Amino acid sequence: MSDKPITLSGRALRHTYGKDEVLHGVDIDVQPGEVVALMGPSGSGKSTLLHLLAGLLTPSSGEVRLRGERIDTLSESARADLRLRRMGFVFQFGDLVPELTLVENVELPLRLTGHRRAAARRAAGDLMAALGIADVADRRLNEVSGGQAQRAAVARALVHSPEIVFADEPTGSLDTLTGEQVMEALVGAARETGAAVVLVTHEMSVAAFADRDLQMRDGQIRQPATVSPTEL
Ligand SMILES: Nc1ncnc2c1ncn2[C@@H]1O[C@H](COP(=O)(O)OP(=O)(O)OP(=O)(O)O)[C@@H](O)[C@H]1O
Repeated sequence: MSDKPITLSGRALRHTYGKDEVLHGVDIDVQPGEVVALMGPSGSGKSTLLHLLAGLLTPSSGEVRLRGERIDTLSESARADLRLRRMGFVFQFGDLVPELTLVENVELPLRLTGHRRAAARRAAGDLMAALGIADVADRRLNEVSGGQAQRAAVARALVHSPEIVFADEPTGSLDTLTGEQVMEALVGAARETGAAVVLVTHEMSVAAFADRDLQMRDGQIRQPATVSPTEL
């Protein structure tokens, strides 16, 4: 058994919007370097769970721990700082800053945490080369393809070697082949840096890149079906 602490854990997580409880006590553990896919029907609570685990939302009850430390009880500014330094994010439409070039977008997490321009530029350039987008590093969002933009979003999520990356439908805006290339980039770069990944997806071809998939339904994680010994 690994003696490394669990990267992320959620315990008995509940979440309520107004009067409606949409998560009804979810437990989840993510091991170091593990890639976990959250699947399930629309409205089952996948994005809400992802936002709770990333500290973007506060649970109504339950606990979220990053490497054993409670994060759901931290102040908003402490959680924002933790997201900047220890987490990475990839969303469906990348969320790149259109006024900046791709390489300026990718180096942003390093620049915002005080790294010098030259070192940040070098790290961003190396990662973009590994992801096959070095040739478009100086272009802006409106001058690149959706797949190139999304690979830049992957590079930005990993450039500061976070412990965990959260990806909400990271391939949702792409065709199947391009989506698979983006997933290869995401999982490959995460394996390289040792980051764990939690991703939300509707697509089996995307979930196939994960080490494990969890099926959500009606605000809960469905337990995997077990086969009783008499059925074997
Ligand atoms: N800001 C909000 N205010 C009120 N209700 C919300 C809000 N966000 C989500 N919900 C509701 O919470 C439930 C879970 O939504 P959530 O977005 O987590 O599901 P999901 O599984 O990610 O869905 P999808 O696959 O469609 O993105 C849904 O019933 C949704 O309508």
